[in-house]
Amino acid sequence: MIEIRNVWKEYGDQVVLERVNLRIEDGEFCSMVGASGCGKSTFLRLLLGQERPTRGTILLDGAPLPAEPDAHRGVVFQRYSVFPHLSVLRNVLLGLELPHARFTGRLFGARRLIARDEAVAMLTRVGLADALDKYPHQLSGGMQQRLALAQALVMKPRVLLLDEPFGALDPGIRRDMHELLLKLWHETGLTIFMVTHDLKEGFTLGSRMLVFDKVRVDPQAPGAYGARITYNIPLERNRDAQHGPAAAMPDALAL
Ligand SMILES: Nc1ncnc2c1ncn2[C@@H]1O[C@H](COP(=O)(O)OP(=O)(O)OP(=O)(O)O)[C@@H](O)[C@H]1O
Repeated sequence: MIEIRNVWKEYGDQVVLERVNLRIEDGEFCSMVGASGCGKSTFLRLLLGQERPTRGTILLDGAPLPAEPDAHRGVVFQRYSVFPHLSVLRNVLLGLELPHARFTGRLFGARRLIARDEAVAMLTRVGLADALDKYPHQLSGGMQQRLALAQALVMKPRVLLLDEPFGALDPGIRRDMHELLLKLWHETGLTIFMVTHDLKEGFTLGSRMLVFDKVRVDPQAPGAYGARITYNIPLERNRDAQHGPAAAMPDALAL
């Protein structure tokens, strides 16, 4: 379980997030939406451990979040998550090898074979079994994002953080990626946090929708107030409802 208690994040005199409180059970899929620049990516970086809250606490299973990113939390960004100079297979193997072979970055013998099997199995799950020796520039955008997902998931993270992972993809490819992500989510029971600018994508995919918004705005001092989670909407019950929770959203929600 992830618990966020009264978290604030400030950069200099700019308040980006204020009074964020949240409790998320294992296995939830949280879609996060909000106006551009309101702090969604910052929130993901806090969950990743890449940034520390200015105030407040983030607890993972009751214990403070480790101060640095670790294998418990995988991350996929909109672009550039993969290493361009490594083959598809090496991109996925790297994460498995590095913790055991810090200096060479490579495993040998039986351990390497086991790691290779794991990497190939994961690449097969995301539909890249035929592209093991290709390099990222030889892949389509959708394939690159499949690779980025495989790279994150092979580490068996408990939490997957996705920052607009499908934002750069064509609609048809996006739909394929949605199906793949839902399949992987159901298979693994992962907890997922996904930032999206696409409200429909958020409602279709998530089990919960989190809306970030600034409640207070001072035109004289744009950085004085930060965003909060203004809506926290469970979606399971509502997903198939004809008008769904989207109908309840404020018109002013500019995404
Ligand atoms: N390292 C940093 N140093 C200073 N300011 C930062 C830093 N990171 C983010 N910010 C500021 O924090 C605010 C929130 O940025 P963030 O990228 O989290 O927003 P976002 O909601 O993800 O935006 P978008 O939807 O456009 O991706 C922005 O005003 C940004 O300039």
